[in-house]
Formats: sequence, structure tokens, C-alpha cells
Amino acid sequence: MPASRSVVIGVDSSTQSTKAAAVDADTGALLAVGRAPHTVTGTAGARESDPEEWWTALVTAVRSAVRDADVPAASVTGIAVAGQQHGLVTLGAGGRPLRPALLWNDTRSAPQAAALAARLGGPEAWAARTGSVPVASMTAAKWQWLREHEPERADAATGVRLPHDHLTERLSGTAVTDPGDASGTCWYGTATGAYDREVLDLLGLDPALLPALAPTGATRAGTLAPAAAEALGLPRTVAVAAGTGDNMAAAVGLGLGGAGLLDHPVVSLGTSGTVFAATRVRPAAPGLAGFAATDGAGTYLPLGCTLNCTLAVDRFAALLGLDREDAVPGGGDGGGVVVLPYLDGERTPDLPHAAGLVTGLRHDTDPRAVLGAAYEGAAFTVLRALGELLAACGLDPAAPDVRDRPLRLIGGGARGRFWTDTVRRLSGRPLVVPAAGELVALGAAALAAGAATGSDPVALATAWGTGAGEVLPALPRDEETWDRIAGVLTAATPTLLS
Ligand SMILES: Nc1ncnc2c1ncn2[C@@H]1O[C@H](COP(=O)(O)OP(=O)(O)O)[C@@H](O)[C@H]1O
Ligand SMILES: O=C(CO)[C@@H](O)[C@H](O)COP(=O)(O)O
Repeated sequence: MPASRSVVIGVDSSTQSTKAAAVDADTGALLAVGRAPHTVTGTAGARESDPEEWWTALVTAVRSAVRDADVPAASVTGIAVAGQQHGLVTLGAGGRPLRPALLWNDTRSAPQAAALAARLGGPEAWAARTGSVPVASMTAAKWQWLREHEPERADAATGVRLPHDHLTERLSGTAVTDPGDASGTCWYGTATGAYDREVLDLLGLDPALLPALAPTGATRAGTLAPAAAEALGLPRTVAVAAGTGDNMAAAVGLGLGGAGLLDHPVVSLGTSGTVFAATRVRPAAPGLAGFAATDGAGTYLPLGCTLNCTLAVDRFAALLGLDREDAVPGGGDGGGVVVLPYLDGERTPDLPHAAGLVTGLRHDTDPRAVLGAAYEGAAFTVLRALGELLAACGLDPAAPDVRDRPLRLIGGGARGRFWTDTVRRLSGRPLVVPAAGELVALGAAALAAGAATGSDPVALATAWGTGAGEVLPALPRDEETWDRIAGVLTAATPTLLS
């Protein structure tokens, strides 16, 4: 690589691990990816991680990416963090965490979410002001949980951060957030582009505890703080971007946010299953999250999110003693197994107290069909949210021009053949699977390049072509399986609610 080339680092700090991509800022070529795992603890609805472990994982992953890219540290010009959304990080003395972070998939905050949703005019009013109705995942509900269960810690907090804000602050020394991730708190107004003072009053949350909002279009938070530069082995001149949430970064990596809105809805198969699209209208649908995109310039990212996706399927594989690819469709000869794999409760639909459900077992049921049904149940739940998303954007999901639009499939699950087959079968749509695996990290790399050069990150990612990939043609939609799962969900919902 010529000495004049610049390299940017995009960090994806998500639920299960940190991935750091070293990217050639001129061409978008992925030079190397470093990885380090995270620990998630908790039972009975609790899900927590230690933010200090996120930091050490970030350092490990970045150092490994720079080493494997075989580039001089001096060639690195920018870094950005995209983080798992919604998590509540409470800081105490010296800016260090007071306790482990409460994660997006921690459902203990469901009662607090329901109580909040009934205030300030009810769900529609919440959706109109913040874009989203409080559910257990939203940071506002987690803050209320902390106030009720650990009031001494809530009182002692000197700072409240989202996961990516915390890491950006460790990198740059600056307490800053972006409109995209902020819109997952339920205390940020997506219509106003500012913190909602009435919501903060309701939560007893002093705005002085929150990070500043990055101004519209400004992706740069500063440069590396001395301690961070030393830990990473990088120059202090490296630009640090304000960063964003992981789904917003994936949208950047796919070049969404400018033209071509809603041409390609996105499905991400990771710990969470998400479906989202970039749009210029501001849909406020109570069943979806109405996020802002990270640009703060009038692009929105309505999103449906399930709590049970790849991890739930992997859990079924482990329970059955099967390899994850050793599955067959759940219809089988026995008449049809249905699995609602809601092992962590569920968010979309809003069933925080649900547990997993298996129906249709016979003596001769093939265990591989049970595993196949777990894939189908997880994919069905995400694709059901896709229908809600399209409708919220004013589109008829069944209209031919809408029905045939390809889905872009990303996340770890997009690497699995049975996952891609299941999504094709249940959606009846063509899929585009980007060749570059780490879309969140690549989107973060585009934000880093934007911070280093002042260029528009979406335009950069578009020029890099990071969203390009193989097109898998549509398969006939498996209406029978769809209807079988939908029927079980409808019948079981009263039980799953409690
Ligand atoms: N080849 C594969 N086939 C199927 N699933 C895979 C494959 N590779 C990774 N996964 C799944 O991807 C998940 C991790 O995806 P990722 O998007 O990195 O998750 P997260 O961002 O939530 O940490 C794992 O739970 C694993 O089950
Ligand atoms: O809560 C949401 C979106 O609203 C999740 O999508 C989290 O952002 C976690 O993402 P992954 O770890 O599954 O990538």
C-alpha cells in the first residue's frame, strides 16, 4: 500500500462480540477484520454486559485488524464505533461504569415500559413525539427499572450513555451521541431533533447527565485521547467519529439514506432479527421503532426488531444435538412442527414474558424438522415485521411492485445456507446478500472516513460498493408454512402474554 493511502477503522460493538474492520479509505477495500467476544450474563429476563469488557474487546479487535492489515499505524486516519442499541450505561466517578450495562434484550423493564407507554397521552402520542412507543428494550424503560430497583445507583449516576456513546467517549474524551442511536432511547424527539424535556422530567433524568447531540451532518467528535491512542497504538491525530447504533451503521454501509429509498428493505439476522428501510417520510407505527438515521438530516429508519434470531436457532440445534445446517423444513411427513422460538421473551410482537413454544410433535417427528421449524419461526417473526414496516411506509406489501422488491440480507445468519433458504421460502422475494460480511463495521468505517475527510459517509459507502453482492432469485412463497405458524401464534398469544 502506498504510504500516502489512508486507512479507517470501523468498529461493530454488538451483543456477542466486537468486530473491527480496517478499510482502505480510498477504495473501500476490506483489509482485515479483528474480533473479540463479549460476555452476556443473566437469567429470567436479565441480560447484562460489563462495558469495561467492550473496551478491552475494542482494543483487542482494533489492534488485531491493524496488525493483520499490515499497514503502518501512521496510515490510520479515522475510527468510528457502531454499537448495539438501547443499552443503559450508567457512569460514576472518573467516567467509569457504576454497574454492568442493561442490554437491549433485557426484558425485566417490561412493566416500566408499559407504565411509561400509558403516560404522556398514550402509545400514539409517544410514537408521534419520539418515533417509538416504550417497550422493554428502550433505554427510558431501563432507566425507570434502575430507579425502581437500584435507586442508590440511579442517584449516584454522573453520566448516562448508550453503548456506542460510552466507547466513543473512551476514544475521544468527548461525551457525544448521534440522532440515530439517540432515537432508541425514547427521550429524544425524532420530530424536533432534540432531547424531549417533558420525557426527561417524567423520568427524573437530568439532561446534564446526557451526552451532547452531534449537530446535523457532523460526524466528527474529536481525535484520539492520549490514553486511547496509547492503548490502540495509533497516533493522537486519528479522527474519532460520533458513531451510531449498529442498525444505523448497517444502513450507511449499504448506502441507504440518499436516493433509492425503500427500494431494498433490509433484513439482518444476528442476535436480534431486524428489518428496516431508509425513508424520507416519518412513519410512526406503534408496533415498530421509528428511528432516525444517523445523518440527522431528515432520513428515518423505521425498524422492527425481534429478540430471538440466530442465538435462538443455535440453542435449538444444541438442544437437539444437531449441527445448525443439519435442518429440514418443519412441514415434514408428520404434518408440521411449529416452533415459536421466543426463548428470550419477544419484542415484535410485544410479548416480553413469552417462552419458546413447540407444537405438532409426533413419535416419528424428525429432530431435523424441529430445528427447521425453529429457523422458520424466527424468520417468520422477522418477516411479519417486514409487512408492518412496508404498510407503515404507505406501501401495500402484496402489491406486485412491492412484493417483488429484493431484500438485502445481512448479519451473521446471512452466511448460513438454511437461513437464506428459509428467508427466500417464507418471503417469496429475491435476496441480495452483500459479499462483504461485516456491513455494520463497514458502515462505521464510512463514518470514520467521513470524520477524517468531511465527506458524506453514505456517498462514500455507495462509491465503495460495500452493499453489492450475490442475487438469489425468488422462490415460490411457502404459504402453507406461513399460515401454519401464523395460526399457532394467534392461538397461543393469550398464553404468551402472561
Ligand atoms: N455460517 C453461519 N451460518 C449460520 N449462522 C451463522 C453463521 N455464522 C454466524 N452465524 C450466526 O450469526 C450470529 C452472530 O451474528 P452477528 O450479526 O455477528 O451477531 P451480533 O451482531 O448480534 O453479535 C451467531 O449467533 C451465529 O449463530
Ligand atoms: O435492539 C436492537 C434494535 O432496535 C438490536 O438490533 C440491537 O441493536 C442489537 O443488535 P445485534 O447485536 O443483534 O446486532
